[in-house]
Amino acid sequence: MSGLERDPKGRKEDNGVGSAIDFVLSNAKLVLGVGGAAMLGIATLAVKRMYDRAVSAPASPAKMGQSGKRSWEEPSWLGSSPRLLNSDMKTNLSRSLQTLPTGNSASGVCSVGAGPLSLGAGSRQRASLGEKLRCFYETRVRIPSEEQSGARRAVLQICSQLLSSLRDRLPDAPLRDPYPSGSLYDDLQVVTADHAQLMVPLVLEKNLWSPVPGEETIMNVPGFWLIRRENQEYYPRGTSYWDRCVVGGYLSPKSVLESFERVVRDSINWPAVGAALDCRVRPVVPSETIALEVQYETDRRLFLEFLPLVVFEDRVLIAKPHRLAEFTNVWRQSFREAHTSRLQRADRGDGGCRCLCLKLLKGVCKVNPALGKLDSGQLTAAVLAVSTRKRDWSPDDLAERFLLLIRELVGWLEEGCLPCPLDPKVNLFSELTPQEIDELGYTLYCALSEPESLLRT
Ligand SMILES: Nc1ncnc2c1ncn2[C@@H]1O[C@H](COP(=O)(O)OP(=O)(O)O)[C@@H](O)[C@H]1O
Repeated sequence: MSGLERDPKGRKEDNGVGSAIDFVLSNAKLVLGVGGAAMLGIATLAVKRMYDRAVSAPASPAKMGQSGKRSWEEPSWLGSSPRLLNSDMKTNLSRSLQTLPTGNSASGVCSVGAGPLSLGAGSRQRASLGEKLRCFYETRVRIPSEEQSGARRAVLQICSQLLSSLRDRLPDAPLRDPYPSGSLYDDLQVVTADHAQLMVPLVLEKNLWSPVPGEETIMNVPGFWLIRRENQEYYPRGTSYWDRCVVGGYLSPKSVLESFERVVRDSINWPAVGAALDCRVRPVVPSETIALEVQYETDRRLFLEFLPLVVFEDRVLIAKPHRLAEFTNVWRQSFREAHTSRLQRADRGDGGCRCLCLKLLKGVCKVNPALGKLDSGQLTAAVLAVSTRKRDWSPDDLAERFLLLIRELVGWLEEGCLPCPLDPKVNLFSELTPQEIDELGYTLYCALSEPESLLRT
């Protein structure tokens, strides 16, 4: 690398190669396109780590202290990347490094809202990031309470309509009372109040059904379950109402969804219902699950997802398909309620900012298309995992915790594995493709040197 070779001490100030690499990472997208840039980004982590080790050699901490830089970019968090630079990438990278400007890199300047400003000491950086995060929260993430209550009202109206239709059309179906659920009801929805779930619990006879963990099946999918029909010799097919949804000896979530779909999509006159409720309702087609789009004000609409579920002991299994088509007929274990209530309890205990951090991350992922593949289940698990290690979540530490979370997420993405806090054998990244993981890792890695970039939308 030319920057390193030119330096007689073999080491440069932080505005040298480290920033140069940040600069390459930030600009690679323009040159290589998203896919190429993601590959380059992750591959470059190895180079970056070598450089980080060089600058954090004994002489450097003092320099770092003076300049205030790198305080939120310690090298130790970077694990060893299994991905290697191929020769094309090496050429691209070294060419890019040779043509870099030598002064301050893009990472030395931040400019959200009021024009660019030079970064000072680490604490000042964090203080100003804290302010920007709060401003982003107020202006983009937080949903006004009247918008939330309007959406909840619309959900309730549609739900009560849906319930009476279900009772009419499927009078024998053993169901518990359906209930609305989701972030709209936990004050964890962000940006717009635009979706909710209607949970529909099936009642299964205890001696006729048993859950089989996904890792004990040929599919080997921890976090997913099969529901096996038992005792057919004593209780032949047809004994249970849900036998009609059995495929190959197992209760099929797909078949359960299809039987509700016929009611929800085909036998309810939604235009008439909409007219009576002064809104517009239409089933969403095509859709993997059953969903209704409800326009309840001229400029407000929401999606209502119809989600059958089964409870075994305290385990909730939902009929939300695995992303990979080959895993049909598996029920997804829902960690949502358990994870969410843990976070909320921890915040109530110490007045912490865990849920605020979660909402900020959710907001950032919702407004940045490159991060759209990170869902709230993964983000909630991330906050929970960090929360069990870090005790102090005082609101004054918001920026520090937010950065730590991004750093940890980069680490998990680099490993391709985010263990579920309640069941570590479940990898919450298992449904992402390697390319999606690379792109997410790349985007968050770039954000480490310029976190404000995530808030510029
Ligand atoms: N118990 C549950 N209640 C509601 N949604 C659940 C539940 N378990 C899993 N989900 C799924 O979690 C997804 C995320 O929903 P939600 O918590 O509302 O977060 P977000 O605001 O990010 O959408 C939903 O699409 C839903 O399918």
